[in-house]
Amino acid sequence: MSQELQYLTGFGNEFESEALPGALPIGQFSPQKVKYDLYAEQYNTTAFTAPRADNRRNWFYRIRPSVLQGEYEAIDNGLLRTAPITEAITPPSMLRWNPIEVPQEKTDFINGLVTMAANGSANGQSGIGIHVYVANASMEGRYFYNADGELLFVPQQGELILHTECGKLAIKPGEIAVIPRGIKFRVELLSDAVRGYICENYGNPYILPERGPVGANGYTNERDFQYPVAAFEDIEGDFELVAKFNGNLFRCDIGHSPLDVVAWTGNSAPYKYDLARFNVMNTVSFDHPDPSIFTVLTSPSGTPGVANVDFVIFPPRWMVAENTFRPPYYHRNIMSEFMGLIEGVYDAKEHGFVPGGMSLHNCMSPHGPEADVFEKASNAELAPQRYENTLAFMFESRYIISPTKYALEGKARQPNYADCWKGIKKYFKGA
Ligand SMILES: O=C(O)Cc1cc(O)ccc1O
Ligand SMILES: [Fe+2]
Repeated sequence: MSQELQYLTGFGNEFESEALPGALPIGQFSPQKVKYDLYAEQYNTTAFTAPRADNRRNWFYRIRPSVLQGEYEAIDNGLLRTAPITEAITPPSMLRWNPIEVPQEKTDFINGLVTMAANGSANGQSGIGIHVYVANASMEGRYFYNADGELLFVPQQGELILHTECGKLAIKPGEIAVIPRGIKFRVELLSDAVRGYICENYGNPYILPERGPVGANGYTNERDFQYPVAAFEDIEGDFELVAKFNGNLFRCDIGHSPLDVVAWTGNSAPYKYDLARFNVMNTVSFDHPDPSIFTVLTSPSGTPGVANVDFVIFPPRWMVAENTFRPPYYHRNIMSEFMGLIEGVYDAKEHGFVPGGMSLHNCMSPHGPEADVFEKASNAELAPQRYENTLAFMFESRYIISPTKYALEGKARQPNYADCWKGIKKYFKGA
């Protein structure tokens, strides 16, 4: 059951929220004394001097400042990896995986992180890490933050509450959430077992893509993004803070909950979005538009129009294209494409790409419909058709995506993936 939480709406607004009346200073950020004897702390996720339109920061008014924590010590990274991946050679092969199983033994969100692939360099603030989370227990007495990038959560099974410094977000399959770099949080499970995908974005924070000639509305509408209201934990105990920093996990003791922010203001807060709110645009005449038309969030690289990563979805929609091969076309792409499936069936792959599964088609590696799908789609009657109960997504990046050793050699890999194209026939008979 999901909890009814309150949210602020809009994308990247200068929000403000206080859990106690008057906790937010008026007209200044850093008064000599803050109401309720709180501490003021600034948190910057862009350089001080980033242009005003890109600049992101919050001011937190908290019970204790973040410096009040113990000494860090390195802990085991488990199956978590960070770019650059050097433990395995990246092949150009088309790759596919079965879902990662939720373990039987008690596993919380941190212990249940499995890295499938990564690209760029976390240290160089470019590229992404692609992880799966599988868990069956809430984080108890421990908190987490990630200095290497912002975290895009794509739940595939089960509901979560993300308790963050800015407040709470409830998410379930069909919704996504983004936690900015460095925000401290804990993950509470509302379901016995949860699974989902995470895109750890080492690069520029996500923004909404341009609409171009589509106009002032459509695709993602700003008003559909939801931000938490301030909520604080005033608790003391033998707690632990875990940090992912420069590719490694560290822990330190902390004697209180770091989610002790009574009020905050700023534009670098976590947010959630219901993918059903995506206002889908597509052809009403002919041909299959490029999947960029379904981009929900984009992290720009330095080059205009070339993304560090795009988060793209393939949602339920009407398909009406005339005289058209309707599934995704056969394709080779400079951009590298990592896909996952939240529910249902994806139109290019009716077999083997299952909810919770994944595929990777790297830079210039060919991909497209499996043999049976080609046969069906090239002979189908082209009546308007509703694509129902389907929700695939893609992390598409300018940098070659390197799978981890676990992804290449572990049991989730489907060794015979390329067989799905083996049945493709030669029809050409010459003139
Ligand atoms: O299925 C894929 O691999 C992704 C994809 C989708 C699409 O609609 C067009 C091209 C493409 O690569
Ligand atoms: Fe593609």
